[in-house]
Amino acid sequence: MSKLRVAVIGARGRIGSEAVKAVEAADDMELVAALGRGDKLETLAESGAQVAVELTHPDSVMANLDYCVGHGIHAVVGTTGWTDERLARLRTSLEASPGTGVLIAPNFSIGAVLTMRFAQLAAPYFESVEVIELHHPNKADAPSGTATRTAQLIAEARREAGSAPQPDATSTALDGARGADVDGVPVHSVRLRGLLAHQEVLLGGEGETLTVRHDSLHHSSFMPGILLGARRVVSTPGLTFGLEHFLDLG
Ligand SMILES: NC(=O)C1=CN([C@@H]2O[C@H](COP(=O)(O)OP(=O)(O)OC[C@H]3O[C@@H](n4cnc5c(N)ncnc54)[C@H](OP(=O)(O)O)[C@@H]3O)[C@@H](O)[C@H]2O)C=CC1
Ligand SMILES: O=C(O)C1=N[C@H](C(=O)O)C[C@H](O)C1
Repeated sequence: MSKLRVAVIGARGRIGSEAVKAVEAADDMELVAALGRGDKLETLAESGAQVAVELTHPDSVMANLDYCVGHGIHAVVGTTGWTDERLARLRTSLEASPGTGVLIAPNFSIGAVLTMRFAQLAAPYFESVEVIELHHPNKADAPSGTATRTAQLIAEARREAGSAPQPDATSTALDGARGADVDGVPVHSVRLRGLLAHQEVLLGGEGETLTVRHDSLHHSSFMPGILLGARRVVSTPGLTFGLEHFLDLG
């Protein structure tokens, strides 16, 4: 059976360099291109890449995806910074390339995907929910893509359940003291040397709290998700948002 031809964009970065090793080690894949900043996107088409794994920066990802989708190259995207406007633009370009698939995964680690699922499940049963994400200080964005998505899923679950707005009687606060408001859910971002990628979802009700915590201790935690994404995206045209759609979570 022929191997899946995979390229990595952002190949010299923290997660990109790990992805290069993971693709090289996968029996069913061939690494056909590894692009860093300044390398020509034309290399992707010339290399015959079927899938590009995009792990760069929120400022770079749209141009890279425009090229991939425009050339019918499927994409597995870990880069953060997704807004409704960006997603709409991507959907429009996918309409012009109907056979092409793009997976955007706010987080490729199974534990983080499950954290989001557990938070979504628990959120309607508690009065209060807040998210704390903790990352290394070289991270480009805050809040993290995972925390943003977690908060959105929590908010959606609470809306569907008809939950009341969260109680918060704060009448004076320093700017930022209550975190960022993502869809009504406070999200707090910590940047600390020594950390990699961590998240806690704190849920509180009368007389009890529940904490769901996930820790990525090494970039290897993201690799099974990236490889699964590359295998599945080639037969999944259009936009898929979230690795959970490629997992059988029941
Ligand atoms: N979804 C997930 O599970 C995960 C997502 N991420 C996300 O992935 C992204 C990258 O994170 P991380 O690896 O830590 O960041 P790094 O800064 O370590 O790596 C990004 C790399 O991409 C390069 N780059 C930037 N623009 C381009 C471009 N146009 N073409 C080619 N290469 C480019 C950078 O080059 P230069 O250094 O010269 O700028 C750098 O080498 C972030 O958005 C992060 O949040 C990270 C981990 C897991
Ligand atoms: O920049 C990182 O490191 C990570 N970025 C993603 C995010 O913003 O959620 C995924 C993970 O948290 C690691």
